[in-house]
Amino acid sequence: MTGATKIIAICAQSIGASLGNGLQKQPILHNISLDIAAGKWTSIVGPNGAGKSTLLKCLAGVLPHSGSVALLGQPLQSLPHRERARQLAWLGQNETSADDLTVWDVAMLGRLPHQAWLAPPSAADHAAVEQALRATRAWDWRERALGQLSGGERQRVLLARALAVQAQVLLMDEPLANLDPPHQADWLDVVRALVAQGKTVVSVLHEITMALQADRLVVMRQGRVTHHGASSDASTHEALMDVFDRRIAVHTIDGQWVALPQLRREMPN
Ligand SMILES: Nc1ncnc2c1ncn2[C@@H]1O[C@H](COP(=O)(O)OP(=O)(O)OP(=O)(O)O)[C@@H](O)[C@H]1O
Repeated sequence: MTGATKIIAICAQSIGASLGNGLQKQPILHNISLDIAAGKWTSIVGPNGAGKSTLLKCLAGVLPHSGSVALLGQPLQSLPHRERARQLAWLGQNETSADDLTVWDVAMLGRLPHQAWLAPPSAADHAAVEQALRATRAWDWRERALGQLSGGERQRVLLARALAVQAQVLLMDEPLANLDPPHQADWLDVVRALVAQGKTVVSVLHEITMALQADRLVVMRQGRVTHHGASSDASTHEALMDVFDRRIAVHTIDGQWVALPQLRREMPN
């Protein structure tokens, strides 16, 4: 056999999911099979309503679906909850958290899967929380209540909670929501550091230029994956422009891939 064997962090097979109630129930994901490479950053992109968040929830095991998901070689359903929570950290979209908790306590929630029932946090828990709050530049607010923070500040604390888990795999849905450009760049540094440590990151991103910094892109439209490939591949760029109906174009600027919106030539009257 030639070449290195690709290690798979998440293996999804024939995923289907429906949302809504009763007669309103609609099929959202259609027969998606996907291997997420370990030790890489994969971004899921596509137009609004394509099913990106729904797919991420299925990969995290937080939404009922047909088909199967394996995490690091083990079927997700067969993993005890604590074990799963140690191996897979989740940062959801528009998360509601207890606003009265301090920033420190919110980040400490990420350590719950490591703690014995009613046991106080260990030195390792304290160290992990401090490291996470410093990495997201939220350390200075550690005694403030979450409810006193702005949207972007809050998002950084929720990222710290996900980092504090010290999981092998991190799934993040719109992690850049509310972050200003310097803090988006900080997030990029955090992700690159995680990948350098061999961790796997999967993110749903609307900022296509940021998504193009990932190792791999999963491109979706109408509940299906239309393409999965290296973010530097011309075929990936084609797939990307295609799902956005050629309303974006991918260029290189200073050796970096960027996606720019294509403005309509005719102005509406
Ligand atoms: N609770 C729900 N009940 C019914 N339909 C839903 C529900 N949640 C989402 N949907 C529908 O499922 C489809 C996929 O939604 P999803 O949030 O996964 O898309 P997305 O690609 O993440 O979108 P966006 O880019 O707008 O965040 C959409 O058409 C949405 O309207």
